[in-house]
Amino acid sequence: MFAWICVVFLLLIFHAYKNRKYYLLSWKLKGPFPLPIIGNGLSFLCENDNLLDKTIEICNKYPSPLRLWFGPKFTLVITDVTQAQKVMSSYNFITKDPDLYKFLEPFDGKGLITSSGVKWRKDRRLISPIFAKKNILQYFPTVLEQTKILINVMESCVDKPAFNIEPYIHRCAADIVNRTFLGVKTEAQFGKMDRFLWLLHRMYTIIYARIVKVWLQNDVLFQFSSYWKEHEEGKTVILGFMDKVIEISDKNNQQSKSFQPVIEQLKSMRDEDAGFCTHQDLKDHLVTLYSASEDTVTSIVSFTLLLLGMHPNIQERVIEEIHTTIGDKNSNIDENNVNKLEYLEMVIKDVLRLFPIASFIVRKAEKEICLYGDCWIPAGCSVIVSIYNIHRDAKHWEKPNQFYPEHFLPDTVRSRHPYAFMPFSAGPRGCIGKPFAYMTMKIMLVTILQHFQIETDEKFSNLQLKTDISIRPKNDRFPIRLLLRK
Ligand code: HEM
Repeated sequence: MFAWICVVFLLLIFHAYKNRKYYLLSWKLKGPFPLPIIGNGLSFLCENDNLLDKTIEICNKYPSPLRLWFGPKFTLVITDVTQAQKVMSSYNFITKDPDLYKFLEPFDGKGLITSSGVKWRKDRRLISPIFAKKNILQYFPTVLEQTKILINVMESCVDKPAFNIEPYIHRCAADIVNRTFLGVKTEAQFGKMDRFLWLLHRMYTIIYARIVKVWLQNDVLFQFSSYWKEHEEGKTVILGFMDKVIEISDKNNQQSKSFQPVIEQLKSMRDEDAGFCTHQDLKDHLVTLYSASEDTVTSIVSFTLLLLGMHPNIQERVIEEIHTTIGDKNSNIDENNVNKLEYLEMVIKDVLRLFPIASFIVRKAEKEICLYGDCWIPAGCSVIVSIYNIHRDAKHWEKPNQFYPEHFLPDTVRSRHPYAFMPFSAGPRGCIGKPFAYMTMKIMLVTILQHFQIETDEKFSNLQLKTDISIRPKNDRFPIRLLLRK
């Protein structure tokens, strides 16, 4: 019996390997940590035009039947900024590679991140105004209110040994998103959503594991893996939560003019346009917006605090700016004074440069496209734009591997290629939540820094990174110490 089970298991592994779409390539891009690059059989790292020429030449030389079979499976890896601009800004490249993004679908459904084509165009056009700068200002007081709760919680950590700040920021971000996006008041900051947040975090790890580990791509083998149980529990708990939130919102049906959570705005569109946003659509959008927002904001705020602890002189400059522009902890940040914090914005941007949430982005060419000169990418070819490498390319950055907010001095920015910095992606499929992210990160950072001085024993040069959908420290820890700011 056991022997038969082993044979079936081996056959399944062989089947998965034979039908693999993506697997880990041995090629690693340059960087302080090995950035695994996924590829589907044939991938080409195009660090310079010569190599790219050669790739396209090979690609185009296939006799048509072979090219039909083989061509669409090519993946190009681009690290050149001009070529990246061509890809990111083109409407030919708005299709997400289904072989990769399908692993997100059991969780995110057909939300904005995973969908393509007509559905994506329509949904994006309708949802974009909700996240416009002017519209999200209504959430400012809620973000501030939740951040003040965070300050109270953090006070218990003052003068204590170093601790990991990330779970504190994560819980606060969850309460913010629950209130502003889903319209529900939660108490994640008092430990009431810890299992939910843990599962959410695990979902990213599991989805990334499926992208890079060939044996997990087969659905049957995946069910035998150690990830399966958590994956299913994650789906049940998180999607069940969204169902509940929609049910509560349908029951309440209360409309306030001054504060409209994202869910209510989506539902009002559903009423106006019967073709948009069924219950399933609404759930897909909510879970996509939820997972796209709280994890990203948490990661950047945590990295910023850690880096400020490592660089006390930069922290001093930020504090000086906050004191002269806003004042000490008794003075509140508001929509007007927050925009005057130019140095803080430079600091956040250099953190986003060093630790871009999406270290690479994968797109599929809908039609043949000319990359430059007479170099054509065939239709169906996948392209990986390596944002991480572009962000650390010495051609564009004075100190590519150091924390150096001066990279974002106005004159320096003007003289740099506009696509050398794209932490929010760029072009038609760029991040929809950029204004919300900046607003939330600034409110959190200013309020925390008004109250606490940050210290850490960690050294920037020892920081080791890993990717699991987003970039994180290898040990998943952001250890800092808090002192009351005098
Ligand atoms: C620091 C914070 C954030 C960073 C660095 C970030 C980064 C990104 C990046 C790189 C993409 C492109 C992903 C891809 O093409 O596969 C993206 C897309 C997206 N982001 Fe963000 N994001 C952040 C915060 C947010 C927030 C707060 C929201 C909530 C509204 C959000 C919603 C989205 C959505 C819906 C997309 C898909 C857009 C589309 O394809 O049409 N993001 N984000």
